[in-house]
Amino acid sequence: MAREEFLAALRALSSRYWGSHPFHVRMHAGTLTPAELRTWAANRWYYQSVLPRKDAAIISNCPVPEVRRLWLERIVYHDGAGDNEGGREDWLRLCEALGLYRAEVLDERHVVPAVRFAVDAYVTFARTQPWVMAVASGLTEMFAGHLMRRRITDVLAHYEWISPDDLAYFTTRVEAVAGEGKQAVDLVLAHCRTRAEQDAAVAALAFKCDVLWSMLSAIDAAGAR
Ligand SMILES: O=C(O)c1cc(C(=O)O)c2c(n1)C(=O)C(=O)c1cc(C(=O)O)[nH]c1-2
Repeated sequence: MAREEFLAALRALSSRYWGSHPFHVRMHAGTLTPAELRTWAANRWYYQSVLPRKDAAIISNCPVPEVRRLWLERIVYHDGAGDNEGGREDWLRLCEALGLYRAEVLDERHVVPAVRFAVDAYVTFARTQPWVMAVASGLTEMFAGHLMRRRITDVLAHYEWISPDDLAYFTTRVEAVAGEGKQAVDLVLAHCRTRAEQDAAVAALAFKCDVLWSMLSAIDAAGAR
């Protein structure tokens, strides 16, 4: 495929992205209960907590020094440069603002089996596939910026007990995600040259859309816990 056609095939997967999942639709409409929001935050914690291990798997499979150097920043972003910093910490603060104790998030007691299964599948994918396919699977980040901006606006509009400070994870993340998405798409376009590689990259992104969708379906089914 020519560059534009390949890019269009990747972007076309936005229709499979979790932005349109019924649980997100309800979140944006303001109809989730506080308990449902806690279920969401405690389960998504599992995703947040494994992202650095997924990124470390990409680094471990990648022979290109420049890519490894770039990718390292993602690990530091989530884990922070020191204790009590980084995306991981911001997510825990969101959990606390929603009424969860840090300990009950960290011990994963609220994580439902299908969320664990879906998230673990993402890490296994990054460990076992060529590094560029794992990068392609992360291209859901291309679609995330728009959704996060909407989420910040709609959550603050509908849930008056949630403050802008509580959403620091998203307000900080929304800045980073556009740059990361661009970086990742450039790598995929540069390193997937054959039709077979391009098709595999599109399939990798479809797989990741399914990971996210499955997570949210499991969270939706878990309801208020
Ligand atoms: O809030 C969201 O809707 C959303 C979506 C995604 C995504 O689409 O993968 C990520 C994030 N957030 C996010 O915060 C994040 O750090 C992140 C990392 C990755 C990835 O696959 O490496 N996706 C996402």
